[in-house]
Amino acid sequence: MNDEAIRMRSVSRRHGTGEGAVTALDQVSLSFPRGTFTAVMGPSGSGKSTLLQCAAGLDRPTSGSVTLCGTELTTLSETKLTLLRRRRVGFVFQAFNLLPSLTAEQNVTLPLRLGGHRPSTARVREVLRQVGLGERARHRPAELSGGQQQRVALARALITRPDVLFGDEPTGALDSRTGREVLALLRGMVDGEGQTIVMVTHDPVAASYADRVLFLVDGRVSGELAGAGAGTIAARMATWEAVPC
Ligand SMILES: Nc1ncnc2c1ncn2[C@@H]1O[C@H](COP(=O)(O)OP(=O)(O)OP(=O)(O)O)[C@@H](O)[C@H]1O
Repeated sequence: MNDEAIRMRSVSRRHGTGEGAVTALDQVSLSFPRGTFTAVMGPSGSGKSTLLQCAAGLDRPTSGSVTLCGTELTTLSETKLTLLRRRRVGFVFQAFNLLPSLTAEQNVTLPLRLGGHRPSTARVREVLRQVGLGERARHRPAELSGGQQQRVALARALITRPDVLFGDEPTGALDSRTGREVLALLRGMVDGEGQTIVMVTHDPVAASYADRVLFLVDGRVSGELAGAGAGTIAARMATWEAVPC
C-alpha cells in the first residue's frame, strides 16, 4: 500500500507570461504521508493557497507531477479530476459557505446530492456525531454558533471519507477558544481515524496542532518544523516578518 497521501514532484505554477509573469510555486517537491497533519505557513503571497490548490487538483501546475494516493492528477481530464475531487478530497475554508435556508444535514448532503448521490441517513448522522453535532442535524445556520457552522462545513467535507482533508485558514473566522475546539477535533481525526490533513494557516497556535509545519517563501519550501509548539513556530515566523518588503 502507498503510504503517501500526496506526492508533489518539482511542481511549478506560473501565472501570465513575459515580464508580468508571477511564479507562485517554484519547483516544489513534497510528500504528505497518510494519517498525518501538516500545516503550511509563509508570508502573504508566498504560494500557500496555490500549493493547496495544486495538491488538491483544484489548480493545474505549469510543470511537475502531483499524485493523490498514487493517482497522477496532472494528466487527468477535467471531468475525471472533478469526479476525483468530489470523492477523494474534502475542503474547509475560512468562510463556512453554508446555505442559510438548509438545515445542517441538508447542507452536509448538498454536494453529494448535486452529484446525483443520496447518502444514507445513518451516514449523515454518523458524520454529524463525529463533529459533535449529533443533536443539531435539523438546525439552520442562523441557529448555530460560528464554531458549530464550521463543524457543519467539516462534516460536509468528511461525508465521502476523503483521502485528504484540505483546510485554507479553517479557523480564521473563529474566536480563539472556538478555533481551538475545531483544531482539537481535526487533531482527533488524525489520531483516531488516520485522516490526512493539510492546512494553510497564519496562526502559530493553529499550526502547533499539526505534526509538521512547512514554511514557504517566494514559492519555495524554506524549511519545516516537526512537533513544534506555538512559541517555536512564532519565532520562525518572526524571521520572515523582519525582512522589509
Ligand atoms: N490567478 C492569478 N493570477 C496572477 N497571479 C496570481 C494568481 N493567483 C495567485 N497569484 C500570485 O501568486 C503568488 C502566490 O499566491 P498565493 O495566493 O498562493 O499566496 P498565499 O501565500 O496563499 O497568500 P495569502 O497568505 O496572502 O493568501 C502571489 O504573488 C499572487 O499574487
